[in-house]
Amino acid sequence: MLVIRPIRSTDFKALYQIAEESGHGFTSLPVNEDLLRSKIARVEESFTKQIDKPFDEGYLMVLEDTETGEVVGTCGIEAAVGMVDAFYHYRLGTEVYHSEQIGVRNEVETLTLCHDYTGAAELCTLFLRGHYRKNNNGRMLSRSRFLFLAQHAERFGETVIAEMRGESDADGNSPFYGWLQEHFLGIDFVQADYLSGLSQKAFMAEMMPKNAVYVCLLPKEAQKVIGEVHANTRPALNLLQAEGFRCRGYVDIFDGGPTVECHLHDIRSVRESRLLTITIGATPSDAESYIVSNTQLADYRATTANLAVVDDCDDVILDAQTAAALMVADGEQIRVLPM
Ligand SMILES: CC(C)(COP(=O)(O)OP(=O)(O)OC[C@H]1O[C@@H](n2cnc3c(N)ncnc32)[C@H](O)[C@@H]1OP(=O)(O)O)[C@@H](O)C(=O)NCCC(=O)NCCSC(=O)CCC(=O)O
Ligand SMILES: NC(=[NH2+])NCCC[C@H](N)C(=O)O
Repeated sequence: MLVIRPIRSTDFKALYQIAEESGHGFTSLPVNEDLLRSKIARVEESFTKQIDKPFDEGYLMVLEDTETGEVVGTCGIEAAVGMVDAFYHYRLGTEVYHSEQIGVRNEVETLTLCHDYTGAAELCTLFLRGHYRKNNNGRMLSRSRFLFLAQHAERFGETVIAEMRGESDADGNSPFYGWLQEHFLGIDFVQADYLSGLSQKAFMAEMMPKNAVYVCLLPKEAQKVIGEVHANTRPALNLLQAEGFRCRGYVDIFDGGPTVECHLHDIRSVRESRLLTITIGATPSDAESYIVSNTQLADYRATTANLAVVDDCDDVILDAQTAAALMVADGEQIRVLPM
């Protein structure tokens, strides 16, 4: 059975391996032992913390194959970004130049550095190991987070964003980044992205261009990838677009990848998820596939189950094996979402 649960310190090795496998531009998992260990410690603290409002908590979960004990994927939600450091974006804007005198009108696009998403919750760190990319596993991993958001909404910023990995090649060359490296930052994309992942962002404030940048003056290869995602990230983007996430003109400052956003309570799966009270028993023959979770925080669990959910009825039958995996007893509630 595949079960999603909060990450713990014993998962370090698996997380390190996933950091290596996920490659360049997967900013939130830099291949750095100290950073990954402190990330896990921060998550363990977040899952048990009493909070008044979201601050800097991180909720990183792993997908475990309970037959082998192997960790085969990750998914994360940050409570509120940019609260302890600065959270940068480029905002795409338009300037219009018009002269009746000479009969010319031009619209030019600009990129302006901003911190507009400060305080937003962030979906991040979605990764599934290659041989598990089948049977809707990626879908369940990504969407399970909406059950958690629905259940614990008060722990998250009201706007939910996701930074989608932009284009770069296997050697870590980003077509967008070239002009920044040449004229401003000096260091290469892999290093800039790595420092960003370590939250060592002082160099950004010091070295990023201080004025807006005219898109038409950038190299053609950089212009072409603004708002484009890495090929491996297309499934992740597709899943979020189906939930109502849209790009509103914000892109990554290094690789030009799009950031998508949606109001927490407008996310389709947040709206469609339901709380049901369980009776443990045999699965009815007319059951359909659902993503299911318990309502816990530190003991959060999510998986898939076959359920016969009836529209006006708040009760449902859950098989004993799934109930055990979710750590729920007869008469307790689960949150469900059609697969
Ligand atoms: C993202 C996942 C976990 C998704 O798993 P799978 O690849 O198995 O997903 P899938 O079920 O095959 O596809 C999910 C949906 O995308 C569609 N799909 C598949 N390939 C597509 C393509 N090339 N273009 C457009 N859509 C595509 C499928 O039809 C399906 O839609 P239907 O369900 O409608 O049929 C995986 O691809 C992965 O680990 N990728 C590498 C890591 C990565 O780049 N992660 C995202 C980084 S960005 C990030 O982490 C922030 C975003 C976030 O956290 O959510
Ligand atoms: N444009 C980017 N490289 N953004 C970061 C993308 C990766 C992903 N959001 C993560 O959690 O790491």
